[in-house]
Amino acid sequence: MGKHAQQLKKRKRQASQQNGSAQSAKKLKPATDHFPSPESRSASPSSSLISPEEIVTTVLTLETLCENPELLANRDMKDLKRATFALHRVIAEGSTLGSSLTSKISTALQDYRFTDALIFLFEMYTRRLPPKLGALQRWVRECDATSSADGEIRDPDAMKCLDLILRIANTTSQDPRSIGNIDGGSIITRNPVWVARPPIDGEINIWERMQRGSLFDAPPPKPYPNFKAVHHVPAHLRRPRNLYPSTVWGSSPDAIRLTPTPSRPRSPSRIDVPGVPGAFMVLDVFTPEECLQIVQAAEAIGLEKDEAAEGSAKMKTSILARNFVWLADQPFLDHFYQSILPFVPQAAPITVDGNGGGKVRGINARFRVYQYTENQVYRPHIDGAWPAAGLDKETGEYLHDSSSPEDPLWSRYTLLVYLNSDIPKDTGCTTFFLPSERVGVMEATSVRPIQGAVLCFPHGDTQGSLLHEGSAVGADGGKLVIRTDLLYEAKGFGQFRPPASVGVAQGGKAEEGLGG
Ligand SMILES: O=C(O)CCC(=O)C(=O)O
Ligand SMILES: [Fe+2]
Repeated sequence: MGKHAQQLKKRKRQASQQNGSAQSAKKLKPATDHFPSPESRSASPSSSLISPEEIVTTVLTLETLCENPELLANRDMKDLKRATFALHRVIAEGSTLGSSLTSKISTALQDYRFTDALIFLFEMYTRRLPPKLGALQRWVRECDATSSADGEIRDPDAMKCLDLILRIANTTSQDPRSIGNIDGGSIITRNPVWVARPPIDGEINIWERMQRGSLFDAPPPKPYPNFKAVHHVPAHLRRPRNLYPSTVWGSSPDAIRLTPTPSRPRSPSRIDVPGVPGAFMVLDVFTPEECLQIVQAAEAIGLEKDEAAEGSAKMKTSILARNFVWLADQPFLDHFYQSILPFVPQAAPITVDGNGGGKVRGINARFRVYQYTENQVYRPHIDGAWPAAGLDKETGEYLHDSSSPEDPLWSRYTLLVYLNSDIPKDTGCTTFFLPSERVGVMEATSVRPIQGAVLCFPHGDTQGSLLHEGSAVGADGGKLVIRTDLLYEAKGFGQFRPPASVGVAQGGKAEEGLGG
């Protein structure tokens, strides 16, 4: 018998003697059984929930794991790791400290009391209390820290809050001893706009064609071929409420003709965004002709407006981009997925609480095509995770989550497909915000859209998911982009289901039809 097994026996014996109950010693449950028997619960003098034997077993199990950490790699340890993480959090929070701080921060931000919010945020930061994704997304929204096309910062205090929120989200990688003063001075340092490659021959100036009225060679047929409405939500039924309805348009194979190989001169290649951990671009996924066809379909069928009807989402709303929600057909999805598959993470990252690790499985068919015009912004936000949308195989009904309960899929990465790059210089970028070396100062890295390229970055989890904005588009400009998600197996790792609060991530963009 091993050292720990002997110790375990001895301590159990002691515990049951202390307890004065020979009876309960016989009823000891194995360490793997999470639920104590009612008898052993009531037998405990110290707690009505946990018996001394259970405490002993738990302590020994944890000690054994500390001495043999390689055992933690075993899949069987998943629940235990998750429970241990939760316990660690509760201990660190000192019972309800974390949750009360969370609500204080939320209220202060809602009331625009940024100085108060900074004090609470600072406390959360120094105590290394990690917030939940939903809280993080709400706070970022409340900060409303949009900068304008010329880079001017609207509210410096909101920016300082945002900086601390980012640091809190990264608590595991931060050393609280390095905290300096939150003083004045510059709040954002901007890196030069990152351009994966200069413009190449053959790009199609889609925005220019739209402005000139020459997007189509001939008037588009009505109804537009190979697309049909598969889901419609009237404005008053949208949550959060919206002033406009939302329709999902399903495509049939060949709706977007894939350009034959000879006119696809380059094969896709990956390039990492410097200074933005986890973000990378895959170039040449779609040809300019394919991008054009997508915009033609969206424009012919009609991009819908999007405006929140109520609540703080309305008060702080950006001018929201018009959008076309497209449920892509399988051949198109397959082509997209095969093009990026060699470059994307093959497994979802495993987080400290044991979530993740599932295999990459596909692309969310629910594409959100956005059109931004002059000065339109998608305010700084953190994207939530989404399930795999699709049609019910038997009834044809649109399903927000179409994967089977036995094989659930959830997203872990955002995919942004840039459909045009004729955007006024250095505007309309996707801009990432990261904590810099100095507290109170964020580092902004803007990525210039490149036609046919796909930007990919982690989302949906507080560790590693990136704060970003769709930056303002310059004078007379326009940007067209598709947002969708990369899906991973979620079985056995908990579903990456965002908390209910995530549904208000961005004006109206985060609900049934749109992003966030
Ligand atoms: O348009 C962009 O550059 C960003 C869009 C975005 O962040 C989103 O759709 O979630
Ligand atoms: Fe986003």
